[in-house]
Amino acid sequence: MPQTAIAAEQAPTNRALREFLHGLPGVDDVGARERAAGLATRSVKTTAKAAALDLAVRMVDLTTLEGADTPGKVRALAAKARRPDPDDPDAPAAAAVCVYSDLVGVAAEAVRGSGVGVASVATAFPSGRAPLEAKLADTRRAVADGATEIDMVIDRGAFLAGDYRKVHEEITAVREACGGAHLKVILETGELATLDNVRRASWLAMGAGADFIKTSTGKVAPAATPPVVLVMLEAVRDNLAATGRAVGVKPAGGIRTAKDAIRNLVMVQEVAGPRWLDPALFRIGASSLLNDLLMQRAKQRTGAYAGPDYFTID
Ligand SMILES: O=C[C@H](O)COP(=O)(O)O
Repeated sequence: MPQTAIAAEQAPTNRALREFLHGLPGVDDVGARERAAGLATRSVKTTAKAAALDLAVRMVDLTTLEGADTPGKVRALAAKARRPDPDDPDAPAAAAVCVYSDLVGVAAEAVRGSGVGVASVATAFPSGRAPLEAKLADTRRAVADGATEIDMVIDRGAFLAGDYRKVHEEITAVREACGGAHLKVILETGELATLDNVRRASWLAMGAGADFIKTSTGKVAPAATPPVVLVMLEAVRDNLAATGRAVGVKPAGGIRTAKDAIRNLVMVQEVAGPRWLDPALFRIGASSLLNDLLMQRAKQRTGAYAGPDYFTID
């Protein structure tokens, strides 16, 4: 693994970026898939399972990203993030709500004083196809309206064409527009074709100043597959060794069951290490995972499933 990384402030040339990214060791595709599959067979039971479920709830970025979203839906989502299980005062809050930028003001008002963050997708989500000025305006507006976290998409067309400098420049510009808000950089791994590209995009985003690297928009399949998450966890682990900076990871898209969430936590523990078992460094972007986590929590407490109707619809 590299002893150095790309430095955001250096405005590197495309040639330097290409040399660095193509100099990264290639991903052993079969090995990554086998390791991810092996880790998925680990069983987590009893008290460890109870702790994992609570941790997973605290890591959820509770998401609604639909054209039909309304202020009412966002308020309901925020209420659920603040107090996921109204009958259990011990149930932890979710990490954040994640919404389109025009609904950030509604979300910020609804979570005020709770410690729940407001994440907003920005930069022409989900395609990323817009001029940089529009992307920066989108980001600034979301931050001004109260977003504490910005989830930007990279320009996959530029990345796949080898224009790494353009991708780097956009990320550093959005990073600046974020001000104090955290920046999550969505790689849209389902469009990157290879695990080598996932590794390269991870290092490119981290080098340009990402606070988190995120797998997917949730609009493209495949999304947060175990081998992809594994490769990204390796990247943040190795980036910490090379730079001293811990970057977070956010799988998103298609994570719907407590079993999926716990499998992700096992990978975090085994690949990146226990430091990442923290909402500050690991999030799960999901629209419908929280209910299954709550049902499994209730089952652990009471010995019986409450049934999906017991919890509000995500
Ligand atoms: O960032 C989160 C994703 O958009 C949610 O995807 P999902 O609806 O498959 O959970």
